[in-house]
Amino acid sequence: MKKISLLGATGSIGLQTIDILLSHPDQFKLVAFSAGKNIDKTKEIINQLQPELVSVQDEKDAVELQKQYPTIHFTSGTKGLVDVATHPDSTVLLNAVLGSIGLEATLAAIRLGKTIAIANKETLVTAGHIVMAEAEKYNVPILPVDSEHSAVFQSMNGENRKQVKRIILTASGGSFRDKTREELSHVTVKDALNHPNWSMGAKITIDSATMMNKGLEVIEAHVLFNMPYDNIDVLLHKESIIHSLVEYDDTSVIAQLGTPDMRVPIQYALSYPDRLQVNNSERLNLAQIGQLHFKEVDFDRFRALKLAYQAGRTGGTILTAMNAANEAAVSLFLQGKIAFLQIEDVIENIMNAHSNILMPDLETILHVDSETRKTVLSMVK
Ligand SMILES: NC(=O)C1=CN([C@@H]2O[C@H](COP(=O)(O)OP(=O)(O)OC[C@H]3O[C@@H](n4cnc5c(N)ncnc54)[C@H](OP(=O)(O)O)[C@@H]3O)[C@@H](O)[C@H]2O)C=CC1
Ligand SMILES: CC(=O)[C@@H](O)[C@H](O)COP(=O)(O)O
Ligand SMILES: [Mn+2]
Repeated sequence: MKKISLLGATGSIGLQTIDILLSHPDQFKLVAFSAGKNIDKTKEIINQLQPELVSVQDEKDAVELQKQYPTIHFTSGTKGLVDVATHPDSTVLLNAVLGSIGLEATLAAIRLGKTIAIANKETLVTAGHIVMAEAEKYNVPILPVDSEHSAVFQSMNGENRKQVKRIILTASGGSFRDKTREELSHVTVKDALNHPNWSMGAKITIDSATMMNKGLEVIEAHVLFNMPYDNIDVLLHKESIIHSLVEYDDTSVIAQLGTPDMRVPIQYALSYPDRLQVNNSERLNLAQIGQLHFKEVDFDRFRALKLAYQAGRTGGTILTAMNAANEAAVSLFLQGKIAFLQIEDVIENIMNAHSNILMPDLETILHVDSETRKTVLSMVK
């Protein structure tokens, strides 16, 4: 029985994780979880899985919940994320919280030797060098949940990683993949939230539409698999059936395929190295699909992806600045305060003005993160 701490339980990845835990009560036990502001879902999860510890974003919600559930321990805020991640009974942390707020909790869990299943890509983008160094020091596996990275990980199983020539990340192209840049100036939040293949949280759906999601994933792949940026490619593949590919020295290419269902990579990170049944997941029928499509990426059309490669190749605090600028800009777009194309403008302006520091420590990263968010807010006022 694996005992799980789960960050971001009320989100898209979080709820799919709950579904997995409910379908395999003999394999997994949820001991602690965090939620943000969705208290109805929080109560539902408590009733379904009876954890020992729950964290919510606001202290007042924790106080209220404590009165209703006296046998469960409630906590809140960023300290609450750390409390969940470090619960003494859990051996695995599944981090599915949104944004770089997940960083300190991840580091705390690593330092206690817990296995990390990571969906929270912003943590790896903002401080990948620290996370991976700590994981090595404490001999902790970092298992990818992101579909592309799970595909890469699966395509490397049993292979000699020194013989990997290239990682090829597939990209759907997002909600606006068939639009020109001119057409992008008129798009709405509602249009942007309409991803062609995946049902996901709002922020990642917007990231997918700007292709910053793929940019974050390029950096995530560099961090997780220690691969130079020149050996990480992005390939447009509109069906999201091939989740990513790995090319080897002998020209062989190994890929992982499947219908787009995030429960598959989430569960694999939890059950690894075993594979379990995924309830009601559609089996892949290539004959029925008939054709798969591939296209080269146009970096002028998808400017955010170009900026992410640039930040990745530079390294240092520019990664934190880029990520925080993106998080802040996407939030402003979702609130209707900036236009879609301004997301890229904000990121580019922040990157151009940034004084870079290489190999930053945690304190520097947290400082750059919060200062960047303030700067972005001041830019739109
Ligand atoms: N969705 C997907 O299919 C995929 C997602 N990912 C990555 O996984 C992560 C989660 O994505 P997704 O599930 O879509 O996101 P959602 O927005 O659906 O969920 C985010 C979760 O984080 C919680 N949360 C948000 N802000 C805070 C905060 N300040 N303090 C505490 N909790 C907070 C939310 O709580 P509440 O809702 O209660 O307010 C919710 O539980 C992201 O890093 C994303 O890039 C990666 C691959 C695929
Ligand atoms: C499901 C998942 O892993 C997302 O990150 C997905 O990859 C988004 O799709 P695109 O970024 O390719 O549009
Ligand atoms: Mn992905």
